[in-house]
Amino acid sequence: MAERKVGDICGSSASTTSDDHPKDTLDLKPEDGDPESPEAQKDQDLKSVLVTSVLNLEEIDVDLYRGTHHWVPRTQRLFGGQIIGQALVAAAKSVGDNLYAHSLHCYFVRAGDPKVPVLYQVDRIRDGRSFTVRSVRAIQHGQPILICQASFQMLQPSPLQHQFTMPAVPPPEDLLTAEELIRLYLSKPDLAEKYKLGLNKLLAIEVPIEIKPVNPPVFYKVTASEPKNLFWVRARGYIGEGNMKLHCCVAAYVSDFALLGTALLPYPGYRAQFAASLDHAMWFHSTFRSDEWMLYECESPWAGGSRGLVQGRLWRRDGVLAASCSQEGVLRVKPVTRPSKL
Ligand SMILES: CCCCCC(=O)SCCNC(=O)CCNC(=O)[C@H](O)C(C)(C)COP(=O)(O)OP(=O)(O)OC[C@H]1O[C@@H](n2cnc3c(N)ncnc32)[C@H](O)[C@@H]1OP(=O)(O)O
Repeated sequence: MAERKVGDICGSSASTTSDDHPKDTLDLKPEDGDPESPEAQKDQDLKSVLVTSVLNLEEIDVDLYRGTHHWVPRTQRLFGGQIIGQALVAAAKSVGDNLYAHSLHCYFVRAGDPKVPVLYQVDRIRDGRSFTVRSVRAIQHGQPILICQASFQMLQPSPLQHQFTMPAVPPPEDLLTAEELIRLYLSKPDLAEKYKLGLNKLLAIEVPIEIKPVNPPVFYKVTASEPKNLFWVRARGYIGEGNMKLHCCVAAYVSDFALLGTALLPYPGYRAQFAASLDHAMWFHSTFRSDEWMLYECESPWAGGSRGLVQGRLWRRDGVLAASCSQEGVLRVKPVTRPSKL
């Protein structure tokens, strides 16, 4: 598959400036303009696998694309965030540079099969004066696994602007990554053998996202907590200024990671026997860089009927609210059996 520049993956480009109104720029060019330079090659080597692989769809025909997989959860169901991100890439392909993704709504209707690629069939629902809507079916074995609607809007500034205040948390520089935390636990001399296997399996997972929990979990210590969680997150590797639509696709991928688990936090006496996202909705509020640290604030306002509702807010480091998401998932649990103390 030919290596593509960041700018053309979503078919348009807009700089991800820190102000609220991205300016149209040409497709991404290596900083010094010489694609063979050591700096450009370094960027190419460090470019996020999300850009070079996961979100780099192959065009099969008009409005028909094919996506491949990079990381698959232990459930061996395709990661929901991958399917959402790839669907948004497909939707954006036929949307002009002057339009920006502002929302998407998806249903996961069948489990994704990691053994075969995913086809994305795009339906150009409407190209309005200010808003453009695309509908995408992610298809495997001739059946939809995801149905997604995405909407794009021209920039239309307004005097109506407000947002919540970003939670006050330590900066990412003061926190450890998930991998560093696992290595720290593995270094404990009194760690039971049975825990080492699980932790080493976690270390082996090549998730293309870096995560720094604000309140690091104490592995294998079961305490109930409020259904709220905070992480610093960013795509692994370099994405660069480039294309705001691409950063939205990466944020869609990131938004589904570790979100549903928020609903399980108050129930340490139970573990998920069957858990899967049923739907996912996302709203994009301002420009941001998905390859820079962003604070992911997760909470679950409700759970019941074998389902959990979880909501997330992605904050830029400067306190600007970048994106919001909501998701309901099926949560079938069973009591955790612990070895008797006797
Ligand atoms: C790491 C981050 C992960 C983040 C979350 C994700 O990405 S999850 C990935 C994205 N989301 C998805 O893949 C969900 C896609 N949608 C679906 O798969 C389907 O719509 C659905 C399973 C939710 C609902 O379909 P159905 O109504 O036909 O299925 P149903 O609910 O009856 O059964 C589904 C599975 O649950 C099991 N099941 C049924 N009742 C159960 C119960 N009381 N206790 C335990 N398990 C039960 C069944 O055996 C079956 O397992 P078997 O299926 O083994 O027979």
